Amino acid sequence: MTEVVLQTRGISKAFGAVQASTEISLDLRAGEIHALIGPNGAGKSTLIKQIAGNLAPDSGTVQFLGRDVTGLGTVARARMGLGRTFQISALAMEHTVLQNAVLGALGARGGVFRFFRDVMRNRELTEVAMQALERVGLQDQAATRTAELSHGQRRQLEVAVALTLGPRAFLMDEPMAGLGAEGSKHLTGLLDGLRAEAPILLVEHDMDAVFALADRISVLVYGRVIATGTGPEIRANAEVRQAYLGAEDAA
Ligand SMILES: Nc1ncnc2c1ncn2[C@@H]1O[C@H](COP(=O)(O)OP(=O)(O)OP(=O)(O)O)[C@@H](O)[C@H]1O
Repeated sequence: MTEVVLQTRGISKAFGAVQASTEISLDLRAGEIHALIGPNGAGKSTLIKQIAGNLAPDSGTVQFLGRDVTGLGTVARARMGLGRTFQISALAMEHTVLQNAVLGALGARGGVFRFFRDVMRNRELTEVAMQALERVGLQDQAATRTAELSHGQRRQLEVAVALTLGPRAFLMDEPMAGLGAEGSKHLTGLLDGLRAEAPILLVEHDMDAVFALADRISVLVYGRVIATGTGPEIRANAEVRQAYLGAEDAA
């Protein structure tokens, strides 16, 4: 049986009268990209936040690497190897590309440094950071100020920062947002190669990227998973077409 790396069981979350998650049970298996799609406001970000530990579910559990992590915060989950990229960039724009990657490596490992320059002199951290930059193809930009990167390069850097954890799983919230065709293609290739290293739970509105990449797709509508399956299964699903894809086709 395929190893389940990350799993939610019956997760529910309400904001006042809005039921943002209803009994959501899904799993992320070794080696896969599992995409989470659904209309605006369906509850995708809310689910990611509960898996990452930013938001506590009202009920249900999150299991990571066979352990119940529902009571753990984001830092503890990250240190276990839950890597994440964000919908809105969390990079330090005035720092260089390498400094951002080193800060990621430091965050993952902990360690006490009085001065930032001491962090940058730490051989282990800089090596981990450089390796991550090489993986995403940003090694030549290591000394560039992050603010000078293109939007697509910033997305690559976010993946590199997540890679410094040595992640066992990735959560990615709309990595393709704002990228042009060329940038999306490049990032699609990068994610395609990453899945063997750590499976990816991918929230994405770019349907071309989703159907090109995803081994499985779950469709969220009004806080409920209405279907999970392969790309062809999801395309053929009548309920999905009516609730979501049909509406996109018509648009
Ligand atoms: N902190 C909050 N307080 C109140 N309501 C919230 C909060 N966060 C989300 N919601 C509501 O929960 C529902 C799900 O929102 P969520 O952002 O998870 O959807 P989404 O699928 O990620 O949307 P999008 O595709 O637009 O990013 C929405 O109705 C939203 O207004």
